[in-house]
Amino acid sequence: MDATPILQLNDIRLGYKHDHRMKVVVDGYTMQVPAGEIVCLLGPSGCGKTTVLRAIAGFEPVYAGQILLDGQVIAESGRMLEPEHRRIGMMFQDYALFPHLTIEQNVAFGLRKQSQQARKQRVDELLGLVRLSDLRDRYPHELSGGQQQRVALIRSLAPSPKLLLLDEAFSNLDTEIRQQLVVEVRSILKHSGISAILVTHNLEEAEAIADHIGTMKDGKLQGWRRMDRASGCH
Ligand SMILES: Nc1ncnc2c1ncn2[C@@H]1O[C@H](COP(=O)(O)OP(=O)(O)OP(=O)(O)O)[C@@H](O)[C@H]1O
Repeated sequence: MDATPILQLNDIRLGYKHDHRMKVVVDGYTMQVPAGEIVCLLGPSGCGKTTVLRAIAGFEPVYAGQILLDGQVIAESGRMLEPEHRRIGMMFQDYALFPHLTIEQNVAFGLRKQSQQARKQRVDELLGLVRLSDLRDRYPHELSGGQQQRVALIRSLAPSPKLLLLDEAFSNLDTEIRQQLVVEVRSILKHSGISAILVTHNLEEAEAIADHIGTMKDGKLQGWRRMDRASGCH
């Protein structure tokens, strides 16, 4: 990985404190995400994948080492930048769309500070990207699982994050829809130049979406594989 990194994890330690005792989950963990590239963390249940993503998002503290986003330190021991100030988007397995808001309102949610016109333009563009413009006035329960996941994706992309985190984002979907959506998400991320980290236990999914696959075991990175993609496959 030799391009300029959008994200750097330098020798970080993560864990959980209970009753003043610390359970270390990840230690001496170092990785980089090159700008515009998609990295996948693959590994068995309990190896620490979600903990790493949660620390990058700002939901778990870093007990040693540093996390840098676009060259700026966003977390180190005793210091964390709030999640809402990190410009990191997130998309998780359970969609987490707001049930009482329409599709359009869900997508616009992170754009409240923008003018009405700018917001409308961005929402129109994103709905068009995933071909859901006709369903803008529906509520989440009126959409299929695959459609809901597309809405969750564009909602997380709406504020133009520097990095998108996807935690088992496709696990709830049928195989066929999952395969289609993975290809579509890769194309959207590449088209918008957004870097991403995806966590999964599914090798096929990792190979379909990632530029680099990191294999994790017991809180450690075992190694990296660069996917060889012919040009035009993006
Ligand atoms: N809030 C918590 N308190 C204590 N231990 C936790 C907590 N959350 C996770 N752990 C432990 O940390 C370890 C890593 O969990 P993590 O969820 O990061 O793994 P994972 O690789 O994402 O697993 P999965 O694929 O099942 O989601 C596990 O041993 C887990 O039991």
